Amino acid sequence: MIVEQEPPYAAGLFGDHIEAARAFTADLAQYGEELGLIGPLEAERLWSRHVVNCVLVAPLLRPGRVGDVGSGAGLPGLVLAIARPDVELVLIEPMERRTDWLTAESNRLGLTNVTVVRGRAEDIHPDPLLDQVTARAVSALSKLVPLCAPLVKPGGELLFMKGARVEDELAAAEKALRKARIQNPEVLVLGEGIVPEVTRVFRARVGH
Ligand SMILES: C[S@@+](CC[C@H](N)C(=O)[O-])C[C@H]1O[C@@H](n2cnc3c(N)ncnc32)[C@H](O)[C@@H]1O
Repeated sequence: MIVEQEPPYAAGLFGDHIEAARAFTADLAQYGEELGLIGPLEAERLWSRHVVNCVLVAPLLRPGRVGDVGSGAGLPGLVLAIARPDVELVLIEPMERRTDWLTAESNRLGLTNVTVVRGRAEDIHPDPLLDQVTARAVSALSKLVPLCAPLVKPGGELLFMKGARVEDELAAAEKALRKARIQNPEVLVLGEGIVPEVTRVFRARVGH
C-alpha cells in the first residue's frame, strides 16, 4: 500500500495540532481500508484529498457544539476536533463499525471534545440544539438540508462540504431550503492558492 507523504502545506494549516493530525492520518492509513472506512485507493491521497480538505473548514466553526452528520472515518468530525479543541464535536453516525472506530480513535488521540452518537440524523434530537452542523459526502443538498436543519438552533448554521457540482445541487434544493427556513445560502471556496484541490462549502443560516 502506498501512503501519501505529508504535503508541505499541512503543518501550516494544523499549526500546534499537527502531531495529532499525523497520528490520525497514520491510523486511518493503517486501519481504514480493513475497517471499510476508506476505499482501497484513498491511502494514496489521504492528506491532500481528505485530511487537508477537512481542516480548511476549521476556521468556520464557532466555539460551541457542532454536529458532524455521517462522520464515517471521522471526516470532517475528527479532523475538526483535532484542529479546534475549543469546539465540542458531536459525531453522528448510524453504523456500529464506524462508531466503534470513532470512539476508539478519539480515545487514542486523547481528544476530550468528542462525543460519538450512534444513529441517523433524523432520529436524533439534541438538547440543547447544536450551534452548527457539518456533513461531507452524505447526500445531495435537497436531502441533506431537511435531515440536518432540525438539529440546529435558530441562528445556527449548516456547513456542508461539497463537490464541484454544488451550484447544480443548490438549484435543485430551492424548495427544500425554503421549507426548512434556510437563510443566506452561499458557496465558499476555501484553500485557493494554498492547496492543489480547493474545498467547497455550502454555508447557510437556520432561520427562526
Ligand atoms: C460516504 S460516507 C462519508 C463519510 C465521511 N463523512 C467522509 O467524508 O468520508 C457517508 C456516511 O454517512 C452515513 N449516513 C448515511 N445516512 C445517514 C443519516 N441519515 N444520518 C447520519 N449518517 C448517515 C453513512 O453511514 C456513512 O458513514
